[in-house]
Amino acid sequence: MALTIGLTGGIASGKSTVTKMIRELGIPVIDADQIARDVVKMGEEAYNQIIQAFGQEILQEDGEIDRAKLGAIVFHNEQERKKLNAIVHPAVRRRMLAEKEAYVQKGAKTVVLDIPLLFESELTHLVDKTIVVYVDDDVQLERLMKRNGFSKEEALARIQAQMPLREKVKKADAVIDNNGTIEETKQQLWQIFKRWNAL
Ligand SMILES: CC(C)(COP(=O)(O)OP(=O)(O)OC[C@H]1O[C@@H](n2cnc3c(N)ncnc32)[C@H](O)[C@@H]1O)[C@@H](O)C(=O)NCCC(=O)NCCS
Ligand SMILES: Nc1ncnc2c1ncn2[C@@H]1O[C@H](COP(=O)(O)OP(=O)(O)OP(=O)(O)O)[C@@H](O)[C@H]1O
Repeated sequence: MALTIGLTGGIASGKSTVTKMIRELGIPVIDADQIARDVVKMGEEAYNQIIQAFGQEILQEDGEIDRAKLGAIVFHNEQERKKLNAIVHPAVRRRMLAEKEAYVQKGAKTVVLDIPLLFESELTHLVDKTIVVYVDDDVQLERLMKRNGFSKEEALARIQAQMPLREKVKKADAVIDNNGTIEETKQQLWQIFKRWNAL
């Protein structure tokens, strides 16, 4: 039986940083954000549904979805966000499960699902264990503004579209504190994986 681990956290809390470390250990990671990008490309079913729901104005000149434009809509309006989620999430879930099954078939001992909205979308039944990558509020805001070039207002809108990180910490089987150095984060990850016999 393969061990399936759900990795989550807040926006810019360090999930991608941790998944890079996990891949370096030779453990496969399925990235929900990447799949969410793939399922809305031109020609996909969700692409057509998004145009029907949000109109042609959210397209770029090349016909692909303008993510910045769509983001500006959905991160400032919960109703619009729910509409987008209802289109994108079922497709993401299907593809994630298929990818996980393929890794299990190939004999993977551990598979990690990196799902930013693991708790918000109530997807914990898909995994055996959960890890939350945690940072303090001020560190999260600072890293998000720096990485994406967002204003404070834009960054806070995104942070507030998610369950507070502190609540996610309460729900997690294990927590990685990513306020410190990359090396300190790596040590915590190793300890958790050793404890769960995931390596
Ligand atoms: C709104 C979109 C177009 C903005 O795209 P953009 O390239 O700017 O951001 P990206 O997709 O890289 O997401 C960055 C982070 O935003 C957060 N986020 C994304 N979507 C949501 C959402 N619906 N609710 C809350 N947080 C979200 C996540 O922490 C994610 O890691 C895009 O995020 C999207 O299509 N979202 C809906 C699908 C979704 O929920 N994806 C997240 C995991 S399945
Ligand atoms: N321990 C750390 N020390 C300093 N900077 C860090 C640390 N961990 C992550 N960062 C930086 O913080 C930013 C956010 O990290 P990362 O991209 O891994 O977050 P994420 O949770 O994957 O974000 P998203 O939810 O948007 O996908 C990045 O610019 C990253 O380089």
